[in-house]
Amino acid sequence: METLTRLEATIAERRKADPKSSYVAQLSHRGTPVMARKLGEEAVEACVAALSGSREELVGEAADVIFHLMVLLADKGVSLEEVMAELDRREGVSGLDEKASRST
Ligand SMILES: N=c1c2ncn([C@@H]3O[C@H](COP(=O)(O)OP(=O)(O)OP(=O)(O)O)[C@@H](O)[C@H]3O)c2ncn1[C@@H]1O[C@H](COP(=O)(O)O)[C@@H](O)[C@H]1O
Repeated sequence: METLTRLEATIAERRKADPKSSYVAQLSHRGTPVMARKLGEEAVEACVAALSGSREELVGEAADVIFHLMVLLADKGVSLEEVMAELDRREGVSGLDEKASRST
């Protein structure tokens, strides 16, 4: 968690940096659709790594997914705290109950 909190702060800071020197600023400059597309691509790469890659490749792709998700969340003004609160809320609900309540 400490790592993600630190990454969230770094992303918030780097969004304002010069796109020439910062990948986060570059993504921010390119806009939400590009960030969303990058996240989708990284998610697919993680799936491919899980199905046919090495453990090391999966770890790398998982890190890419988390990083690009956090860049997108920052862009949309959604904090890590909000996402964690949602996960905490679900802890109190059985997975099957949660699924049933969503499909009604
Ligand atoms: N965790 C990451 C991280 N993971 C991946 N990447 C970058 O994500 C990019 C993904 O590579 P791709 O090959 O998919 O993308 P590409 O083809 O180069 O570019 P696209 O045109 O597809 O966007 C690479 O340029 C990686 O360097 C990251 N860039 C930055 N961070 C973190 O963000 C912090 C701030 O980075 P800067 O904004 O660059 O200072 C860093 O200190 C890190 O903690």
